[in-house]
Amino acid sequence: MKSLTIHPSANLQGQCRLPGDKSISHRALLFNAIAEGEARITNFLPGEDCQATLGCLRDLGVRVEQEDATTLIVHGVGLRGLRAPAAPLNCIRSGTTMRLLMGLLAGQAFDTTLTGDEQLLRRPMERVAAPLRQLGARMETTNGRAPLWIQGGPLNGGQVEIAVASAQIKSALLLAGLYAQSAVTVVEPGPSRDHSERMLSAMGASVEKNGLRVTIQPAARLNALSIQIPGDVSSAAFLIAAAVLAPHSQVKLLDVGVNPTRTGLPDMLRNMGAQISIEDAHMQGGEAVANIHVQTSQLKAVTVSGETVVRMIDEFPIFAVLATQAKGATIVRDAAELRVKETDRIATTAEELNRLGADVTPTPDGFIIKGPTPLRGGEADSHGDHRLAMALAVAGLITSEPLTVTNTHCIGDSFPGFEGLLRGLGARL
Ligand SMILES: O=C(O)C1=C[C@@H](OP(=O)(O)O)[C@@H](O)[C@H](O)C1
Ligand SMILES: C=C(OP(=O)(O)O)C(=O)O
Repeated sequence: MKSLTIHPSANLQGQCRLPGDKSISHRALLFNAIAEGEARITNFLPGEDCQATLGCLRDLGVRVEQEDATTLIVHGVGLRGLRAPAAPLNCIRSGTTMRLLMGLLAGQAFDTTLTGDEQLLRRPMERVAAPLRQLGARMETTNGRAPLWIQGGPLNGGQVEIAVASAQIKSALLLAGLYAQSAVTVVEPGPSRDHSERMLSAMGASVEKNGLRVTIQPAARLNALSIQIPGDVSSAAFLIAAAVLAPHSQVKLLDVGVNPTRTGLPDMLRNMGAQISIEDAHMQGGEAVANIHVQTSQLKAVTVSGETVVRMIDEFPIFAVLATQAKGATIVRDAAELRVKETDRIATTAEELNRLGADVTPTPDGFIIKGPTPLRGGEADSHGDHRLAMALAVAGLITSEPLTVTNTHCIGDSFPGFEGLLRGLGARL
């Protein structure tokens, strides 16, 4: 079992580029796989989650050449060109892979079985299966979870209202909509990340957005789209937090994706008093990209609720670490979704931070964190959750003694190179 020991650090300095955005990397692969033509994807995230998507697409007969770890050439097979896989598709630990594939495979002329690691087999899949069935999809889950069986076939159009603001559910329905007999409209309870809408439009699909409703028309084809993937703002969050917390630090992160559906963490940090600025914003391949400049800051408590939660849904383990150092009681609510991620992130984050001396009270839909509290070192466990592993590693920069985070292999699911980048800024690990 891999582990990582972090020593208290100060004076983080320098600039760096982040690996490619995970959500956009998955989509660039999946959508180009069913497009016409050849697409070159650069700054592709070579993390385990995106490798899961790549593996599944290869099993579906898509040819993808790898020039190097982060440069891929996808040879699109067209909307009807996927072929039946010889065995169940393995989505490993990637919820995005499984859920987007459910939508894509519902409309194919063959059947598929989707499975994954034990961690993924615990996560809810009826939330995708049930809305897809409203379009006429035929699929069965195992008590609401994977393994799941998809009997491909014709799909109807129509309007589907989804119960949670989730880009994964929305994207599955949009992919199914490409294959439906008439338009599919998805109505969300709140705005989730919109990378699918942007990329499908750029590839020639008709996607119309009207508030919380998005309508896609059945497509005859998608055009291949070469794309440079922006740096992942969810990975940047760990380096931002490191610079805010470690004394005398000043860091610049280059070419980070700053799509407004994703920037809840920097926005909240600014409300907490952090010195953080977003500079040189420009559009790149339909997504906003910018440099993020951040320095050591004193923080005050805030309340996070509603739409902001969705805009920083993957950032709560690291946000909780930041909140332990903020003056006052930080309250997170409306975040029950955290309970069905790689781990129950409300429970695991509270457990591990409290072990280090923090004052975190879990609630059904969030936490209350009182600060500032000194953190002690020793040992903390990731529970196999990449976001928690990295959050704890950053906490180790300010613990009184060195901190060993156990079970850190999972960091590679979303942020290969995390340790090297942190070390490059001067952290001692
Ligand atoms: O669509 C995506 O790429 C993702 C959406 C989010 O999940 P939900 O949409 O289910 O909240 C997020 O937690 C996940 O890391 C990636
Ligand atoms: C929840 C996450 O990913 P997924 O749902 O794709 O497993 C994540 O990366 O934090």
